[in-house]
Amino acid sequence: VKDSVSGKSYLHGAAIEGGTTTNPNIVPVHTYKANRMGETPFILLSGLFGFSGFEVETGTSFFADPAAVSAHTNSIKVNTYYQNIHKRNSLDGKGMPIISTVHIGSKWNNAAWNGKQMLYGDGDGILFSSLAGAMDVAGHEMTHGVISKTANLTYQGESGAINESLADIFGALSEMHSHGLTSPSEWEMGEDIFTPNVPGDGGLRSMSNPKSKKLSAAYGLKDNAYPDHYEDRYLGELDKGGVHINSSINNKAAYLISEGGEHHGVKVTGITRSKTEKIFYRALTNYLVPSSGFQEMRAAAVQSARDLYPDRNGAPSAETKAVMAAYDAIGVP
Ligand SMILES: CC(C)[C@H](Cc1cn(Cc2ccc(C(=O)O)cc2)nn1)C(=O)N[C@@H](CCCCN)C(=O)O
Ligand SMILES: [Zn+2]
Repeated sequence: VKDSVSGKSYLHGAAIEGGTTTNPNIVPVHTYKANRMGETPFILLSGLFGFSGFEVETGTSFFADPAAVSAHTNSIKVNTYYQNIHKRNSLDGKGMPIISTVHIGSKWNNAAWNGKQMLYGDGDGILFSSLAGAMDVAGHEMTHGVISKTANLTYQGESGAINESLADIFGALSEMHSHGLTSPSEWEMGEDIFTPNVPGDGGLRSMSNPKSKKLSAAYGLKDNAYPDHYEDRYLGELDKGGVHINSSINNKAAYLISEGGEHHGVKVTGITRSKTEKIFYRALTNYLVPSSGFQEMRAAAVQSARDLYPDRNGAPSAETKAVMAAYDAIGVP
């Protein structure tokens, strides 16, 4: 099957081989559900011995549906990232089934986590191509699942912005891990599927330079730029109190911690992606709680850095210093 989004071709086995896990007793079940009305879905249990259990439930052939192959393949890649890098077994840490449904709505320019599974729209072909085609989108939605099983950050206001930011952070970092790149465009959300006919305009949101993106019509503040400093945070009611708007402030901090840079007069020396992802994963799973906002995010990241990269003779490590400087730089002292 030729995947219309990535352009890659998959043989029957390809969409399943990715399901084998490094640890054979970790057996998440990836289920594919066609969202076509009226079709009589059948279950094809293709969990051959040695493969992790795959159930594909579809009214049409799974492998003749590029969106299904993409959603499946991207969920495997993100699940493998959580297993290999963070030793996490599926979204709940206990091997829960990972379910994606594609073709949601009609030309829906969005993707979402509905509290139980990932949902992908096909896009209208102008604003988005199939959203199942982007690994950072799968990573974003699956991280909402991880968050719901850990800090369970309340989805509004500041805690909602931290929820959204962590979804972008692990969406971007899981994609970069898979691509082996840290180019600035990889620090954007949805660059592979946003405006498919406009090359080089990156993604919907930028973590490296949030201000470079105009808030989309989706969040009701057309033409405003995404903020990159706490003083510029959105304080209104739209977007559940700016969860997608203010996430870019914390996204900028994560980018600075990893890649370094100078922001609002504060210099940050980057500590690389692999240390950054460990700090944020520890903060998410050990310190953050449903009500955590920006101040608590800073404290959790600083403490996680101290845990992982201890002070030396009373002085903070370079890793801890980078976290402190990055939060100073975005105006969260
Ligand atoms: C993951 C990411 C690619 C996706 C981006 C996204 C897409 N849209 C719809 C959208 C985007 C841009 C425009 C425009 O005219 O410019 C119009 C609509 N809004 N946000 C996104 O962020 N989706 C939300 C969906 C939330 C649904 C309600 N909880 C999320 O998962 O947090
Ligand atoms: Zn989200």
